[in-house]
Amino acid sequence: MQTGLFEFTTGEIVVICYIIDKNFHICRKFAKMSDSKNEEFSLDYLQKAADYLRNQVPFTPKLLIICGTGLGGLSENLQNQIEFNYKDIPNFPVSNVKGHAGKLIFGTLSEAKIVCMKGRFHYFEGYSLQKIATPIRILKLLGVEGLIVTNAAGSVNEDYKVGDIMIIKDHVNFLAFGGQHPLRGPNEHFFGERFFPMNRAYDRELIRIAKEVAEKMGISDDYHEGVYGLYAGPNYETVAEVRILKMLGVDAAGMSTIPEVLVAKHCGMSVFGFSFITNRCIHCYDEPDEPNHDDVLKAVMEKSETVKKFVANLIQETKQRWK
Ligand SMILES: O=P(O)(O)O[C@H]1O[C@H](CO)[C@@H](O)[C@H]1O
Ligand SMILES: Nc1nc2[nH]cnc2c(=O)[nH]1
Repeated sequence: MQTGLFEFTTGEIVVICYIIDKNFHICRKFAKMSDSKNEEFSLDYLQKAADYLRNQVPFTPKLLIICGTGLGGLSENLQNQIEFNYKDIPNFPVSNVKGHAGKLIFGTLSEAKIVCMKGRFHYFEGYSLQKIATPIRILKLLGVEGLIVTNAAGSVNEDYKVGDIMIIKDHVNFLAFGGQHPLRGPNEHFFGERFFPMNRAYDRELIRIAKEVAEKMGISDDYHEGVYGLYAGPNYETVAEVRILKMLGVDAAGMSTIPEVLVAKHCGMSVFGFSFITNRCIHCYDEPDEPNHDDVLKAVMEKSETVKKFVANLIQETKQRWK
């Protein structure tokens, strides 16, 4: 058969049609996969966890605190605690990192109604960015309006020292530069708009109050306001990577926080965050020091009382918002 430039036999046409048809099906399959609604991030799926918790907690939590590595002690501030293991909550992820207990704790502090995540989820554990952020949506369904997010981080800024607190004024989401985002995929309008701003992501009023709290506590030499950068991990940065982070304006590097903040902002929560500086990022090939997770945990333990007090005082000063 003559078809324009080419001549085909009937047999060849059958083979070509077969290949086109097969490719069409494969393409459709991929299109379906990337277009498919992420069921585990959908309202229906998350409602199950929210219903389970709502049936057992006699108040509406207004503030969520996510405890970073070793910072689980922040939940000790709470009175009238009601505790759940992540593994017992339907459709809730489980955490696998040392220093993250895997418990959800409800309670009150200075009349504020709080829920504390003692243990978070990380991208390096193999979770999708959406799975990492599912607790935010579940707790939004329960009534949460504000987020205090904490983490352990290495200092890129050479003026910072181990034991300092860095109030997060902004972040750099290195994963987003590669097109990875917890909100990629169809937008769940129930939670928020498709496109949303992040230039005022970290609540300026909460930052102002937190700085006042730190001043009153007499730790003005031990806190900073800076930029958090998400490096996926699980390795700590190479020297060249630390130098790049510095050039790009990052003050502290960690492996968490940003997925939760993005999803919290998308669903309209106020966000306050801080990094606890557990180690210095190494800028120089001659330095014999190497960061390691045991030292990260040790650094947090040494200052845990100060950090607990800082959070308790911040809640005391802002309690009207979380009643
Ligand atoms: O961000 P959090 O969970 O506080 O922990 C930080 O500390 C761990 C590395 O020591 C990593 O998990 C990093 O993200
Ligand atoms: N990426 C990163 N995460 C950390 N978490 C605690 N310390 C560090 C660090 O130095 N780098």
